[in-house]
Amino acid sequence: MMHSVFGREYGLCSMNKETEEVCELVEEGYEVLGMLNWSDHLPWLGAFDPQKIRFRCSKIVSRVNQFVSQIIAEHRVRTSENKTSDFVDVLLSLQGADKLSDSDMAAVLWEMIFRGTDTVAIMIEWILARMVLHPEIQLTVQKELDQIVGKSRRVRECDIPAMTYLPAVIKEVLRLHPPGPLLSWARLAITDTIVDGRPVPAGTTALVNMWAIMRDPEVWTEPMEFKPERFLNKEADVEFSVLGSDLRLAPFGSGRRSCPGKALGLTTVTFWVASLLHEYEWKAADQNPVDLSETLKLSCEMTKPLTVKLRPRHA
Ligand code: HEM
Repeated sequence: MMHSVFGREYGLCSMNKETEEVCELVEEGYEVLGMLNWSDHLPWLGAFDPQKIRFRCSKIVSRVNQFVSQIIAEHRVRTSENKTSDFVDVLLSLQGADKLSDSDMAAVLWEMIFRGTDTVAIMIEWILARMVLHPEIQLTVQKELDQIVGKSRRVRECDIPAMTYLPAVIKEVLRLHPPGPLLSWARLAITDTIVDGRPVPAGTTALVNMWAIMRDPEVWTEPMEFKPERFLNKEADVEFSVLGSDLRLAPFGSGRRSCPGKALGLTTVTFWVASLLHEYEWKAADQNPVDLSETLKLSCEMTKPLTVKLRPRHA
């Protein structure tokens, strides 16, 4: 994701000053945004900032602006040499009414990093956990990959459109383990309105519990069963789009504020999972069976991180 957005790779094995800074910014950001802010519930506390959340946020904002501005400045020089390879280049190439100020550009870029990295990583972890728990499903995915990709080369992005079973597996994981189970956490009614026959006055904060909808027995048959087959039939595929047109399965939200990174997120997850399953057989680690317990932080994570045993599939 860092490569798509900034054109940079940050290897945790080769720490340098820039990698350390990005790690600190992301860690601090996740911690602060993931905290229960008392002032959200008792607005009169806001002025006192008792948990120092506003104070910490303002410190991160100036560090983020400095960090991202440096990257934009470096790209500006490259762009004048006509190289367009990442999202910074795309934003810099906008002209006329679409042109963004530097501070708007920094905000967009950081939002992409912030919203697009942990969701993708967590999603991949949930999919692999399910593959370890359901070896017969893992094998079916691998058979599909071998048919499309063969055994002598690696998966390429252009292989993805030919796959049918892996997308069904990914949909089923998004249904049972959505990284954003409450979508954007809170929505504010800006006018008096009626939802499902119930009056909702202006100023009401509402949460959409997509997690519950996607496990609702009135909507899904055997909702707790992991059954990718439910998405396999051609008609069902059209019916159950995950992109927001079907409110039974909207893990990226729906409407104007739905996830703008859904296509990039889905493609990235599909490509990496396809590559990892094509290259390796995934099995439970002897001492650490897969545990599907969830912990809701900024995203919904596995409480016990996945530990596995890998066996290369090709010599
Ligand atoms: C599997 C990966 C991902 C999942 C499951 C996911 C899920 C979500 C969800 C549920 C929302 C809230 C939507 C709503 O409230 O209706 C959201 C918002 C957002 N996502 Fe994603 N996302 C993913 C990947 C990405 C990527 C790759 C990017 C960017 C590179 C991204 C950028 C954003 C942004 C900027 C928002 C806020 C939109 C707004 O407030 O208007 N996401 N995402």
